[in-house]
Amino acid sequence: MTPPTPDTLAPVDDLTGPGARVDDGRRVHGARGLLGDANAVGILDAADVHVATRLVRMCGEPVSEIAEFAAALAVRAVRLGSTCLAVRDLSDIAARPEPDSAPAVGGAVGADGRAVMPALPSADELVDGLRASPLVVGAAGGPLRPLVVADTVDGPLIYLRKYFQQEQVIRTVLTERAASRPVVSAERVSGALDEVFGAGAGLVPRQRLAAAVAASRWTSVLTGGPGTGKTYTVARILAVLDRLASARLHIAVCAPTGRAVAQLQASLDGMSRGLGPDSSVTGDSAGSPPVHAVTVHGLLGWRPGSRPRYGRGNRLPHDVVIVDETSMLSVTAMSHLLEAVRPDARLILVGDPHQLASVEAGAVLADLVERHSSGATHPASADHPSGADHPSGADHDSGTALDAEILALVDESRITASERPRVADGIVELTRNFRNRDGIATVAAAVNDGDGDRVLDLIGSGQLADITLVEPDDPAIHRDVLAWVTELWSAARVGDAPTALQVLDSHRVLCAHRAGRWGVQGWTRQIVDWCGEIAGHSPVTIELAAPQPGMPILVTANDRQNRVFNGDCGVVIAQAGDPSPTVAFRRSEFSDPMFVPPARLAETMWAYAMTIHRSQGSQFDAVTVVLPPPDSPLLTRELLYTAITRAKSRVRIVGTPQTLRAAVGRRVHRASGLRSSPAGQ
Ligand SMILES: Nc1ncnc2c1ncn2[C@@H]1O[C@H](COP(=O)(O)OP(=O)(O)OP(=O)(O)O)[C@@H](O)[C@H]1O
Repeated sequence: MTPPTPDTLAPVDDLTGPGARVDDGRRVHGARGLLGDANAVGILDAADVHVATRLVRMCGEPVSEIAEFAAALAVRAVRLGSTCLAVRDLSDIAARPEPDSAPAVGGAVGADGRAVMPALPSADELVDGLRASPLVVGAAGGPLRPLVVADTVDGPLIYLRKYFQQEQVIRTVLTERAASRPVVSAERVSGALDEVFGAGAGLVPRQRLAAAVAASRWTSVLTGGPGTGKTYTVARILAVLDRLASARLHIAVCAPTGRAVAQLQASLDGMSRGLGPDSSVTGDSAGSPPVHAVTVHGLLGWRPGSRPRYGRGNRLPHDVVIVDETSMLSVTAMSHLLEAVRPDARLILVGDPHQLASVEAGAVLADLVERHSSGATHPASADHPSGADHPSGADHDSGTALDAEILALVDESRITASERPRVADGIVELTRNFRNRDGIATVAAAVNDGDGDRVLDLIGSGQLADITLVEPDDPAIHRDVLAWVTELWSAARVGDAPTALQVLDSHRVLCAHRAGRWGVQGWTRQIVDWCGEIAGHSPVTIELAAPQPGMPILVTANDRQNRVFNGDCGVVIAQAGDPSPTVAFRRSEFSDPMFVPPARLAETMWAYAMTIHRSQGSQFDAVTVVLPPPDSPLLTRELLYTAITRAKSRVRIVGTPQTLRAAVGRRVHRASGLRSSPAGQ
């Protein structure tokens, strides 16, 4: 079950609203009562109905219609990326069925032949009906209790038990880990920070603060947008921890996807060789110990369909576990990871909570960061931002001295009063951008703040040369795309892979949807047509026929053998003295090109345009972002933020002010209990 993504949605051209399409397999023939009616209007999908019906059948006892409906809503919530149904959202569900819902196939039908919205139970009826049901209290015939109602300060949450338990694990382990602190000498931490960052707060005090916080706590979180120095800081945190350790540290560095692992490894290797652009600034590399990045699944010994090898009874041996791209980690993966990390190992979660989240249920990083936005759930005060009022488990004096160092850094880093409770919980956000132009970072911040007026002012006023809003037929798109294809083709034709790869990353068309006129397919067709205007250019067809030099290639599935991963882009390159071309890839700006014969690449497509979802983890000099129509369910703040932050120097948004405002105003809504405290606490 996955939330809507470009691959699971109907083509955007088809999104003409409820009741517009014929039966598409989402309707369950013969589903009766509330389930059937809710299915007919598109509130419930076929999968929601089938799973709920099965749960009821397995219960072996009669279940009320309302309780069965609640079960289906809990299944639906997970399908859409939440871990639970927040009962207070019930009215929204009735107001907004899924937009690509099909017309009536069963259910009540109105005079116009369309399904009629059923009278839904009230929130109280739903919760009361479920609480009394065998689905929650269990049946006489067996211990199965597949649903949970949890009371929180934000109202009742209805869970499938598995997700409730996983959230409980996350909550419990994080609380246990926060109850004690590593024993460290404040003097040695200061010395190590000076050695690694130089004396004083340095160019970016928040990076030093993040390292001090990571040294002083078992769990810390490092957040920031692309190019804010997260990887740079991770390398330095490792160098600091290495200096504090009495023996060689056992370090694990992991990320949720194969591609994120490969990118992280390339960045860390580049930085440790001092090849990063920063080497001239710092004068040396971080001096961090060498590490080998792996996937979270690989680290946990977790194969599809089985339990992870490492867990509560068999902990990971590592002293330090670093997780990159944590925003892509599902609630299931996070709970397994937390159970496996030794209580006395440092865990450092790194990522950008504003980006699109995992395709599976949960947005744990955003939950952890945002639950402290109000500062309401944590007892730490602004005067004790390192959480010094927690039982430390360490010698108190060193804890206090380290707190003093952290407090000084908090001041120097201009940590705001509202951010302080987060720092107290080990969360540090990096804000200085080393890669994107200022205009892009300013608009990205306004998007994250949900400030549609400011976004439109900034873009519409023309004061930012690096970000513009244009119509789809703006001639500049045609001009820039053709210039890009021509340059790509010229370099690839003469076998100049480094130049071709540089050109490849200089521009990209990014779309929300895969199919349809506004999607990758429509734009690819358009660009392929335009290619015919380039004199002497080999003809290009939309079908992936024989690859010609200059064609950009997108890998669409992980391929460990060839060391390419879903989302990697390469370019077809001519080879001197060989009639067959090859495909060049480059992992990072610091690494050498890697070549793979096209015949060995099984799952690929043209990369003239790609989805914003797939572009996560990549950056280009310039991007053209094609916004979908305002009623597309993919049009959200997170999508817009992810798209515009893919660009280092220039963003062109194809859309209207209305669409842009709609995107800024709509957040991906993922209900989760991790943001809410249990009722009565
Ligand atoms: N304090 C610093 N001094 C000099 N250069 C820095 C500093 N911090 C970061 N950089 C440089 O900024 C660039 C971006 O840093 P880095 O790759 O660590 O960012 P990131 O947040 O991990 O980005 P992404 O999320 O895209 O991977 C790199 O070239 C890095 O070397």
